[in-house]
Amino acid sequence: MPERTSADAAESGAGPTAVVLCFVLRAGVGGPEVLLGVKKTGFGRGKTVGVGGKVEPGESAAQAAVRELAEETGLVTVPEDLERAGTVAFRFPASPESDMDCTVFLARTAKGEAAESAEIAPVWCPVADLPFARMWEDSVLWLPRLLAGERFSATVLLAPDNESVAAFGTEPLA
Ligand SMILES: Nc1[nH]c(=O)nc2c1ncn2[C@H]1C[C@H](O)[C@@H](COP(=O)(O)OP(=O)(O)OP(=O)(O)O)O1
Repeated sequence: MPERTSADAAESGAGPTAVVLCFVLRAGVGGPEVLLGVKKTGFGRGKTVGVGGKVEPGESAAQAAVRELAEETGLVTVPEDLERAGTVAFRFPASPESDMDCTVFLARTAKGEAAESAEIAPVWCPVADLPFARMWEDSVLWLPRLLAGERFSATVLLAPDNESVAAFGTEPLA
């Protein structure tokens, strides 16, 4: 039997797509910085987003985070260096095929220089001054808290415009 991917599952209505986000941290001159990127293609195009994407069949979430970070920015890390900071369930009632279950990782060590790829133009941002006006509207609700050390499983319920937040909640990280 052919292997079903998470994308297949979402498209057939079988459930959310498994995705990851990987936030690399570094010490900047004025304080800690986090690597974000301007998304050039696909879902969320034009927004400033975290680095990440879909978990492929046979991969762990941490392996997907390592792979996406390398593919999108050229930075190299290993699963052992990633901290699983939380999960975010993105729910799009107006387009359920877009539902995603996202595992969020933090990386405090990564080798190389972040470089632009076909998908992302990387940008180091001060953790204390993130560009929320250019990000997904929900990110202000969960990203600063995860970067500050809170650990939780969040659920974001998007409004019918697939952009604004209809509801947000957290529970202890499973
Ligand atoms: N409401 C939301 N807020 C947020 O901050 N990030 C979100 C979000 N909804 C989705 N994401 C992130 C999670 C995931 O890393 C990314 C979408 O996954 P992908 O990069 O795999 O999408 P693409 O359509 O570009 O995929 P490909 O077809 O593989 O290129 O968007």
